[in-house]
Amino acid sequence: MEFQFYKYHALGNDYIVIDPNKTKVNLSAENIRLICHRNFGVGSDGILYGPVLEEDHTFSLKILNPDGSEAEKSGNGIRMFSRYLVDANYVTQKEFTLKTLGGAVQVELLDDKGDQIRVDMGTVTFASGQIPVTGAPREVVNETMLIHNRRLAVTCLSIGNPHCVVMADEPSRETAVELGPVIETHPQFPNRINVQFLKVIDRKNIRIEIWERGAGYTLASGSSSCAAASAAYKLGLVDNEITVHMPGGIIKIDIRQDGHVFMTGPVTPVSKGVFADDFWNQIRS
Ligand SMILES: N[C@@H](CCC[C@H](N)C(=O)O)C(=O)O
Repeated sequence: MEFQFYKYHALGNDYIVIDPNKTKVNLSAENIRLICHRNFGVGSDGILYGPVLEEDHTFSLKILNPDGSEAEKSGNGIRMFSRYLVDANYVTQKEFTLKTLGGAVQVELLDDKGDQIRVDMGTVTFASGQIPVTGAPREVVNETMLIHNRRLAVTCLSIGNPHCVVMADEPSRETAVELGPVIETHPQFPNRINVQFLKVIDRKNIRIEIWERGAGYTLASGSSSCAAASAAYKLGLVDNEITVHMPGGIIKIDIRQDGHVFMTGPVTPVSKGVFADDFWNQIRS
């Protein structure tokens, strides 16, 4: 019996797809951490587990962070998983619905293979109770947080998963690695939070550095792109069509009049593999 996996990346944000219809595995937190480990495992920014066929004939997926936690949504993950559905012949149509813990999303393939994919990621909320952020019920827009003796201007929101967008004069990997984990685990955020350091370049372009909840520093993030663009839009700093520049490349965001956030970006297949028997024996069933 072979235990297969597939690997994809989206702008350097890499995921392993494990298909339960081909490979049965107990994805305990310990097993997830081992599979995603960059030295002791295959190595990735997370696992996409699916597809599971729902009663209404749509597919669902589970999004797992490399620390073993489950994420409600992942923009890049949704695009990579959509590409897997095409590659594995689960879908033949160009538009379909995918279900995640953070809500259903509409996927549109912009070419035959799914090299470029547009996703209606749904709407955002800045309401503290829904992100969640502690304290009085309010919209968490342009608040001040004191972190490492620095006064940070932050805007928080949920697009299914939670985000804290920090205004930065010059976003850098160093800042993300220094402040990201402190903000991710700050007591204000009971479910922890994804963090973006944002610089507005002009009304159509922004630049971000990312610290992901449960994953750490990543080269790109789809939901972070939606979050940073939505925060900048809410603050009146950008128009509704925004290009998000990240170390791994660019994602285009389009905020429609009805509030839906559309994300367009690439997917690259990397490999199809088989877990070695010795490795598989370490995976606890
Ligand atoms: N890389 C993702 C985000 C993955 C989930 C995140 N770590 C969380 O815990 O919410 C993306 O492209 O959106």
